Amino acid sequence: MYKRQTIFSAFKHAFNGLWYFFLHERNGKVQCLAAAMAIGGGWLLTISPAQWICILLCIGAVLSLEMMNSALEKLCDVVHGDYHPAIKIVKDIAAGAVLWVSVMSIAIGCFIYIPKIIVLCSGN
Ligand SMILES: Nc1ncnc2c1ncn2[C@@H]1O[C@H](COP(=O)(O)OP(=O)(O)OP(=O)(O)O)[C@@H](O)[C@H]1O
Repeated sequence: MYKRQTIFSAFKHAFNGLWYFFLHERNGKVQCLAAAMAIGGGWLLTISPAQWICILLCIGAVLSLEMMNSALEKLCDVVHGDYHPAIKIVKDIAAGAVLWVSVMSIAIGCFIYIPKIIVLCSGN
């Protein structure tokens, strides 16, 4: 039987998951780069604390949903390696969730960064 884990091993397993995601998943690398760009942009454009909270929440939401999507894909591949219409629906909905939160995050990013860029370009 599986032994109940300690707090320490729970963290270790969670960090293993993070490490695997950023190292082996293509989308993990792409979204990590996007997150770094958003943080760099926020720093360069000196966004307000409230705007930082919005940006960090968006980064957190996109990355964690993408992790759940990757985990679900792996599980689906183990449960049913061949084509199955139900697997298609599960994978498509999970991918749709990532797309949805990504589009919302891009919209929030535009609301925050574009006015700052306009002010910067107009020299005020
Ligand atoms: N076993 C399956 N049965 C039915 N459709 C599948 C199956 N595996 C994948 N698909 C279809 O192919 C799409 C891509 O699935 P795949 O597992 O290759 O994800 P992926 O390309 O690695 O996605 P991501 O870019 O999010 O990592 C799914 O959204 C689904 O429509």
